[in-house]
Amino acid sequence: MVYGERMQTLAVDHPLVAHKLTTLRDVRTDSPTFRRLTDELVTLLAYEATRDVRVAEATVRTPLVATQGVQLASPKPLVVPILRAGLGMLDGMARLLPTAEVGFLGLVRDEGTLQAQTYATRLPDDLSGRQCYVLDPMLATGGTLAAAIRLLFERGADDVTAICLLAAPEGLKYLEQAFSDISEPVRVVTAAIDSHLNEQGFIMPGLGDAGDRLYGVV
Ligand SMILES: O=P(O)(O)OC[C@H]1O[C@H](OP(=O)(O)OP(=O)(O)O)[C@H](O)[C@@H]1O
Ligand SMILES: O=c1cc[nH]c(=O)[nH]1
Ligand SMILES: [Mg+2]
Repeated sequence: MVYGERMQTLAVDHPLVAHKLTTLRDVRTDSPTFRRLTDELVTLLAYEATRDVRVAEATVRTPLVATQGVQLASPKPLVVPILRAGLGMLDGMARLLPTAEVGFLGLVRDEGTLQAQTYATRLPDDLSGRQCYVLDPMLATGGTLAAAIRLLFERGADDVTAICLLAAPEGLKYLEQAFSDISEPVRVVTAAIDSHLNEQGFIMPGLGDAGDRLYGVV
């Protein structure tokens, strides 16, 4: 884990993650395979991203004896996929956190200005005390994720972790600056930190447009 002032970034270093990511990058990988690999990768990343998920002590009775264990604390975490591409990460996350609630955010980046526009918001009004996991495969300029995380903090979230497939150094820096004055932790867990953004704001070497590769060009 690399610790910034407020932001913590983890690039998961695991051969299975690297293997799946390599196939995901491959231009020859078709949509069904891209979706399956995204799903598998998210579950692996989510294992690391949920290391700090809050649990409460619980007593359980085995067939032999009562013993102490833990269960997810209340309120349950909120998972927030960012439409469109983040939707491809929801099932993989829900497999690990099946009791989490799910909110939705729709954002799209203007291809010219690279500014993110919010077109859909379906979240609980009050997120006080909630841990939130934001799902978005690509952290490029960081504008989309910053807008989403800001919205969660405005509603009272006190702990936000973003799970991405790829992050650009420019986007990580942007997020670090955007949340430098916030005392709540912001974490980014990603399969890799790539080299840079090109002039069109695409992550290099990247994997192209994640939404298009999951769902087709619209
Ligand atoms: O870090 P940024 O520079 O803001 O870019 C990242 C965003 O761009 C992509 O979404 P896109 O706008 O293509 O929408 P889509 O998911 O509907 O394809 C991607 O899924 C992120 O949400
Ligand atoms: O490389 C990129 C950058 C933004 N959005 C994508 O889908 N891919
Ligand atoms: Mg897209």
